[in-house]
Amino acid sequence: MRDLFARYARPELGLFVLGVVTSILGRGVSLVPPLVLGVAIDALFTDAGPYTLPLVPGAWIPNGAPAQLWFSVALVLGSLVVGGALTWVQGVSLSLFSNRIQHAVRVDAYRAMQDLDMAFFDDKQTGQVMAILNDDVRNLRMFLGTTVSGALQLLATVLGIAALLFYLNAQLAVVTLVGVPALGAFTVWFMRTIRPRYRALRASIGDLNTRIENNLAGMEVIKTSNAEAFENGRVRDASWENYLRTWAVAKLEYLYQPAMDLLAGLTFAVTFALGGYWLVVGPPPGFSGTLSPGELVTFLFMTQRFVEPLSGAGRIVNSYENARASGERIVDLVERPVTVRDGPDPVAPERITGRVEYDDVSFAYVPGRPVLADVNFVVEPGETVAFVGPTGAGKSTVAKLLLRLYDVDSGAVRVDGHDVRDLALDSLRSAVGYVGQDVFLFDGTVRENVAYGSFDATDEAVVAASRAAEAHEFVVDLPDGYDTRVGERGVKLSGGQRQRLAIARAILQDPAVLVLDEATSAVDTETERLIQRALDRLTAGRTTLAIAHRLSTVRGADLILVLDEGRVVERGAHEALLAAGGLYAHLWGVQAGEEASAFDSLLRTDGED
Ligand SMILES: Nc1ncnc2c1ncn2[C@@H]1O[C@H](COP(=O)(O)OP(=O)(O)OP(=O)(O)O)[C@@H](O)[C@H]1O
Repeated sequence: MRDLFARYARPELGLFVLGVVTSILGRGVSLVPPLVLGVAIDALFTDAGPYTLPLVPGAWIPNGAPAQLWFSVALVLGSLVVGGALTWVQGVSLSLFSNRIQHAVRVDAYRAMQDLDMAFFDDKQTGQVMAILNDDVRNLRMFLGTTVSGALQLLATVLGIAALLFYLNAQLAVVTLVGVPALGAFTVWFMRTIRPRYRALRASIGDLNTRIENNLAGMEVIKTSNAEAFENGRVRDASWENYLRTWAVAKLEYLYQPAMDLLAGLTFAVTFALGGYWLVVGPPPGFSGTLSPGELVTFLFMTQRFVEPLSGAGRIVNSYENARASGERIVDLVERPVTVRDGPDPVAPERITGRVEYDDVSFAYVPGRPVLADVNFVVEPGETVAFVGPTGAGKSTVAKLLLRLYDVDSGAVRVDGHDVRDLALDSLRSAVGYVGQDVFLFDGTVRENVAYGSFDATDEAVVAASRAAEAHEFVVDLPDGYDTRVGERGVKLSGGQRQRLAIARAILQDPAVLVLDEATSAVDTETERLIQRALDRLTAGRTTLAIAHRLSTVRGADLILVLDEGRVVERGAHEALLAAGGLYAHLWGVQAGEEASAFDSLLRTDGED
């Protein structure tokens, strides 16, 4: 927590100091009315003492009761105006301070989160990350904006007024201050008890967010699976858990706050009783000297100003514990070690020709459960290698290692002879294009989506790439052409259209190496033809690693690698593999059979018509 404060507050320290100083001055100014009132009672209303004010030179004080009365009124009014101005400065500077910090923390936390390894995103729930970036960052802002300055103000007020109380009447002051240790001890107990409860509360907010976020993303599945009641139940459970955690915190807060008020009130009552007795009967046992009504009024007002912030210490402690739980979560995100990152001396070649080599590569997502074992192959620049094999064989994983979404456990992946771990990440990723099965479109226009990653591309280049990807025709038919918003997740476009935008994106990026994870979903024959043409243009002259589902891609590949359970079990060209009669021949047979039977049923349907 201290680290966070030091890191983010230092650049804005000027605003913070201004806020704290004005808030303390404001407190000081607010003591003027009770002081003046006490003096006025004694000097003007009851003749119990002379008209003197602390810190005000005698020469400034006018003579005669009426003039002194107006002087008192002017002081009270003046202190109200100055107090208002100070409150304004305090509010503005602390608000600027805390909002700037919130901005800085949020941006940093997002950047740190984005740099984390893919493995983090495999495990971490989106809702938890969202909760950190929103709720936890906001908690920190509220703490820094109001609580820290509030605590300093409280300290200054309590110390200042304690001194003033001693100055006014040392004997009564001792009585008033006796309550402080009890308040302190009670507060320490409260902090210790509430801390774990706040941690649990913050975690439950993350869980609830995750559930809701997940359901929003999967709304189609929920509806088509008739799972509304089931999901209502799950959200109710997560919300109930959050309710219980909130209640566990609130229960304690609502015990603490009135107890503090009561203890503070007791201090006030005892001071009032003793002071009143002193005035009415004479000095209580153990007390000596005189006390005037004006002095008692001022003293009681000050006592109230003293105990009031003390009971407010609860809010400060509460906010501190809440912010502390949030701070822990932010630090945990920001300081998480990253393994996939630039090495100490990253290589950034001028040009990458696109020779790709896998040298004895082994990899496991989860230690002890290998997904790839001893994968070896070489693709020369411009060649295409196709990966085929049963589902879960590790085809996509091979591709992810080339893009360094994960790092190999042993062996090496090389591009143009450089280990990918030695290349600068941005060089590597701009040299390797990726067209995946699941085309993600960002909320924005078609143009922005095609130019995503090639942010400097001209409009002409975007159109040319879209033409090459066979996307231009359908884009110009959209309501606003290239300026049509494709909406979150691009739901307004068909699968075939999204694929062609992804191809256009890759053509525009113009990478030396292409990773192509072909979509398995069926499209109509016309779309299939368009996509095939677009892919032919995209892969021409580029090293291509294709996770192939189209027979045309497989047949045209320079090399076919057959993967099974993470191992390359067969390799070669189409004809040779067919002739060998192994797994490839089997897979091919199944697929060819499916196509034949689909063809058959088509013929039969035609016949019935
Ligand atoms: N992020 C991940 N964390 C843990 N295990 C994973 C992860 N991604 C994939 N796996 C596992 O690794 C294995 C290989 O997955 P991969 O996606 O590479 O297979 P694939 O051959 O591409 O399959 P498909 O043809 O079905 O896409 C599978 O057993 C899968 O469950």
